[in-house]
Amino acid sequence: MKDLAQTTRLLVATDFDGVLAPIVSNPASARALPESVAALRALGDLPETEVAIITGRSLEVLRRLLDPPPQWHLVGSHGAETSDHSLDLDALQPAVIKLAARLEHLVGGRPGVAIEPKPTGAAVHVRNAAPEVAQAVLTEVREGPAAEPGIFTTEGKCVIELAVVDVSKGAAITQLRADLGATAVLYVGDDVTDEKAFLALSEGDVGVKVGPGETAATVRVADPEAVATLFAELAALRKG
Ligand SMILES: O=P(O)(O)OC[C@H]1O[C@H](O[C@H]2O[C@H](CO)[C@@H](O)[C@H](O)[C@H]2O)[C@H](O)[C@@H](O)[C@@H]1O
Repeated sequence: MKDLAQTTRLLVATDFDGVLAPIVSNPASARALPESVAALRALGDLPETEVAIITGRSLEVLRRLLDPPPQWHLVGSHGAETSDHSLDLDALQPAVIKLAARLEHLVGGRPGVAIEPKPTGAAVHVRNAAPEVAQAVLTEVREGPAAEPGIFTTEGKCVIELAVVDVSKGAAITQLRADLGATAVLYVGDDVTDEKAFLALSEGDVGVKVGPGETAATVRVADPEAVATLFAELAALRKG
């Protein structure tokens, strides 16, 4: 962490759900820990230090849940939307509408299952479904629309997300590093979707995995509270 703190131009990039915001059963109720937001603000106020949030959430939802300062770089929908430059999402809408209707027809209305619309597709949440319903829904989605050409699937914590574009958090990290001229990157993530971001890191960067599970990250912390501590320590080291 000391080497990272001393790099010439630092990019601090982090996932939202499960990292800044503890996991909750209703996605609309997720909120970032104030301690993490304060530490990220302190980092972002330091010279030659950039902050980025890279999330599966749409940018509209992220802004509503987090209210980030305007100087932070935001990447939403697993990389399809960014606050700096975006894909032409309007052109995708006919395919997105068709996909969302297909998912609604296939699994909509099952007890405990929620479909979250996204600018590039839709996420099917099974966290609040009985285990047998969750398993059946995931299988039907995997073997149905997810298997079709032109559909790109991301699986995460009790969620399967289908999109009409192929994007990843790894590509987002690479793009941000180049755009911002970062000499080192910190990336913090908790889910399988974050593994592509960890794999995009190189020598001198640091990947931090939050919670259990296999990972390509080199550092592990237990939970979002430990993430807040890590950000605060990094801010203090860099300021010093
Ligand atoms: O990339 P992230 O910022 O980690 O976003 C990934 C997905 O997070 C949300 O779902 C997850 O968090 C919910 C709230 O804690 C939880 O209820 C759900 O089971 C998790 O899968 C969000 O709703 C998705 O759109 C994001 O893609």
